[in-house]
Amino acid sequence: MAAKKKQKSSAPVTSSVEKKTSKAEKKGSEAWKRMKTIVHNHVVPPLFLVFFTPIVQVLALKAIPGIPFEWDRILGNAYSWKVVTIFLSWALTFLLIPGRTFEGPATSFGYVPVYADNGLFYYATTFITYLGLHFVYPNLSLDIYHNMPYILGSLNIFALALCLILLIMGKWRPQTSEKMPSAPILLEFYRGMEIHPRLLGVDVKQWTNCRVGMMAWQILIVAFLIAGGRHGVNPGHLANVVIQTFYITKFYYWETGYFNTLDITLDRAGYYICWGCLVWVPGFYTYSSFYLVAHPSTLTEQAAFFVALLGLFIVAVNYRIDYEKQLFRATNGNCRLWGKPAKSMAAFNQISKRTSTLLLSGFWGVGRHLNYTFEIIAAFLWCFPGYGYGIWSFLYFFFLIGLLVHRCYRDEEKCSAKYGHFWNDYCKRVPYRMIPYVF
Ligand SMILES: NC(=O)C1=CN([C@@H]2O[C@H](COP(=O)(O)OP(=O)(O)OC[C@H]3O[C@@H](n4cnc5c(N)ncnc54)[C@H](OP(=O)(O)O)[C@@H]3O)[C@@H](O)[C@H]2O)C=CC1
Ligand SMILES: CC(C)CCC[C@@H](C)[C@H]1CC[C@H]2C3=CC=C4C[C@@H](O)CC[C@]4(C)[C@H]3CC[C@]12C
Repeated sequence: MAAKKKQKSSAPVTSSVEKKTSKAEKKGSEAWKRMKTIVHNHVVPPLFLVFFTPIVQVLALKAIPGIPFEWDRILGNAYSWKVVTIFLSWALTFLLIPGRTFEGPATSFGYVPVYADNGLFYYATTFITYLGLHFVYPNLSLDIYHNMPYILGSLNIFALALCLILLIMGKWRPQTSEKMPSAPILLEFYRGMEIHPRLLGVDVKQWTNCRVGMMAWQILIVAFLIAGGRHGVNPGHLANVVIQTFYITKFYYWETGYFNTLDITLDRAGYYICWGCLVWVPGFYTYSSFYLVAHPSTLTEQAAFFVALLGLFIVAVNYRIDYEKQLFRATNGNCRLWGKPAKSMAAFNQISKRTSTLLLSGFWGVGRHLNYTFEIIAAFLWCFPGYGYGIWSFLYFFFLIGLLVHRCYRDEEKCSAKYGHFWNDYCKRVPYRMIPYVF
């Protein structure tokens, strides 16, 4: 009886403690949320603007030893402005050529973006034209290499001006009917205003991401290989460029698939994406190849061959993972993966109010983001020829780990909001993100 009384009397005490804890927890989590918002809205944008904007030029100083600081690095020079203007116009022209178009996924406010569907044609024509130009300007690649800091200066000014135009357009002349809540101005500049703005008759993100950033990546690494190979091709440098070239060719082959990704469907056209693709990709993504010009790889021919072969295989696996999901979606789940009919689960999309499906077979049954894992391994392999010179040629690899782990969480946040408890069920069935049994 006494025990019963004790039990009875202790029960309400426990629940009031619980209530107090949950209130305190709620308060704590609200404070945490508020702090996250402050950091996201007021700290991240200025930090990124101040830190990332000059970093590519500072790194260029490190890679080409002995060059002093000049104002041209910030303002560009006559050569860099000529190169940048010609390249931006070339990329724009290919988006304006009449031809096949591709409709991207509709936004939540019903806008259907339309893209030029000539990625591989643009890629091949640009690549061949660049190589052909060497017959007329034999020093072209060497000149590009030596002018790289100024080219980055010009790209930087152009990109910042474009982001400003996008901010003004988005604020005062939005092209779509999307309601955009107002935010601190630096945040608006940093994350952008509109998802699918158009300028000069083209989709801005297709121009900056697919046509300028990715092609600059390809042309620049080839230019650096040629610039570094004046006295014979270095096998390690060749391996570095061969893997990246395969990766970029794959991107153009898959370009229309890219229009379904976070960058295009969720991210707005602002500093993060547009400046990122106009400056960060040409300056930082190409850095391992740039660095190898003045710091030749010490890899033997056999080692370089092995690294190249492994790199090509890993890029192929990364593509295979993206392809499995694309095939699954294109066939409405009626496909075979790894020799068996694909397994899937229904997931109700709370935003479009339609039932969608999530793949449970092949790589997507082993981990939720194995494509990122193989992307990181591929990056490690193409950075590897710079082994022996410290951290410098591995900078992209370390950056990519941060970018993709953060992106993994961002993507899961998006999926959780989209599929609700169906996403939680999927996570229970496929419990690991990037490394089975570890993460
Ligand atoms: N080098 C670089 O800087 C970067 C490279 N990449 C590469 O780009 C490529 C694309 O990556 P990313 O854009 O991040 O997107 P992902 O290809 O990883 O796609 C994620 C989306 O796929 C859908 N999805 C998730 N799980 C399933 C499932 N089980 N079945 C079916 N659909 C599913 C969800 O979208 P939905 O709403 O359709 O359900 C989810 O939002 C990858 O190869 C990646 O490695 C990516 C980022 C940076
Ligand atoms: C502000 C900057 C420091 C950060 C800029 C980030 C962007 C440049 C990159 C963010 C996501 C990146 C990409 C996503 C997916 C891609 C598909 C892949 O097949 C090729 C690469 C890429 C287009 C890649 C390009 C850089 C980003 C847009």
